[in-house]
Amino acid sequence: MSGKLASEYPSWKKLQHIYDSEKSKLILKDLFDQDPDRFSKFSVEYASRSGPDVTFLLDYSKNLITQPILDTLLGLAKEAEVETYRDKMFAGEHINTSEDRSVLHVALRNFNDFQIQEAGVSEVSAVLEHMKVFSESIRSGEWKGYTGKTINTIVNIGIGGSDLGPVMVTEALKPYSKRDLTAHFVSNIDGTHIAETLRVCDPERTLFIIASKTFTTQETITNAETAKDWFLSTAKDKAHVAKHFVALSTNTKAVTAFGIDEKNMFQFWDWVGGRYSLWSAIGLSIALVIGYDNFEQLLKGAHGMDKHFKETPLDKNLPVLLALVGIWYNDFYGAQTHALLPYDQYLHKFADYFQQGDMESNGKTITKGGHRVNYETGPIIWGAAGTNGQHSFYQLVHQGTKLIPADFIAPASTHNPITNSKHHRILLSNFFAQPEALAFGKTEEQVKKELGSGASEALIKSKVFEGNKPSNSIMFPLLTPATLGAVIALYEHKIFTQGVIWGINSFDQMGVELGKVLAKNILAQLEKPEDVVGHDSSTTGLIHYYQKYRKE
Ligand SMILES: O=P(O)(O)OC[C@H]1O[C@H](O)[C@@H](O)[C@@H](O)[C@@H]1O
Repeated sequence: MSGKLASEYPSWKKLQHIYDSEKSKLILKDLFDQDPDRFSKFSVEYASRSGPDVTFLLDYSKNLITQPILDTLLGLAKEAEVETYRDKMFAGEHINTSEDRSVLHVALRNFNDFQIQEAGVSEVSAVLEHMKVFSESIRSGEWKGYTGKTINTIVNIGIGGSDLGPVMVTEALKPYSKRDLTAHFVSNIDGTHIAETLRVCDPERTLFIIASKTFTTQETITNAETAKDWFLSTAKDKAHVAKHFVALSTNTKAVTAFGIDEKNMFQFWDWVGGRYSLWSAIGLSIALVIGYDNFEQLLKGAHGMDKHFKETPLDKNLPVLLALVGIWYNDFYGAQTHALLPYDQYLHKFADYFQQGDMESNGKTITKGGHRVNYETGPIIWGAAGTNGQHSFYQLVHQGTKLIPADFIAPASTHNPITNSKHHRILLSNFFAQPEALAFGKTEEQVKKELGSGASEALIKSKVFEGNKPSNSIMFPLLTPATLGAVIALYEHKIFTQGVIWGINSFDQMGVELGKVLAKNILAQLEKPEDVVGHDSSTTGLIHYYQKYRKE
């Protein structure tokens, strides 16, 4: 984040040299054979030092690293001043330089532990109290809709960071949810999304949560207006809006202009990035679904990881270790993607969430100093819950031509131990088997032995697994709110660390803005073919086709 080019650091050059000269010797099978203690050397058990007890195991021994490689990667983190920039973040310095803002999602889950000086930080606890009182009144049935009925449905209308966090967390923590409160999340501007949602809502019993940091996002405001029109078509009187619409935003003026009472607005601040906002008022839908106390556990679990990140030496610092092995593949092995593979159905939105978290943060080409990087920055993040992925894309991960580093994530115990935990044991055998198979593969000799004599050369070759595919494994006792908080914060700080090393600003999102501007221009031209000007022939042709066939 210093804005320097990472490739200029001495450790970067050393890593390149190590990669060029030692790559052929970095064979996982040999590394494990040579060192019986490899697992204990390259795994860490995290235990929270504050707040609720959280523990998990990070096993990074199945990576293509040796101690000297890790030491050099740690040297890179030192040279890039990861510790200095981490401390700047926690101190509230304006490390988001292009927007001249501090980056303080850590202040949202701080509970007066670290001293953080920034306007708004002292208001965090009052907003949490507001969320607590409000969520409890909805959940207890004390809050009534305009006809005196209780609320049984919430609809969060938001997009990007104002959608993905609440969706992921409410799915992940479903075992803690109030089952008679149904939550919907509407994000897409495609009218289908809101139309299909409203179809199953009762205006007398539905609460709309309009979630938008800026309160200017076209998708969210359009969906919110549609929801308000739908509500008023039954409720008639605008005064009833106050019972059914609340806003989560930094923009009081736009919220009141929309018709939402200021006392039904939950505030946050410009130092909360959209993709880091689930800890803020944007988490109201989470508090409603799982209850405020569980929401607080989520925050406290994350704070425990903040403390770990802030206070642990780099060589034992989990987010830093994840960041460094990621850089090793991304920048030296040329891996284009990174897969997140949770073996937990409740985490089925985890990869979607971190697509924004990682790719919007580190999908940058220009350093903070304004130079074009001459190396790769953020990876493409993707993934799906196990074992579904095994029956779709794992073929390519095992035997394709691409190197795909992956994180396997699983709980030791399940919230649904049905059939004496038979399902869970099968799930976990897959969780253990896949990284093993990826790392150690299957040799030609093994295949020959299995097939017996007479098998063709081609068949034998097609069944060989080269192995040597790296992965991390993360395992925790049970997916609780506090554990989830810690795991999300682990990845947030991993992303931060990589951004610092690459010298980029992980906290702006200029690339998202272009689409917004272009779409607005075109929207104004859609009426008549003769209005369609200033485009290439392909774009013009596509718009003309739409104009020919549209039915309105
Ligand atoms: O909450 P808002 O302001 O509606 O923004 C929603 C989203 O918009 C853009 O896509 C980006 O800026 C995201 O980071 C943000 O999360």
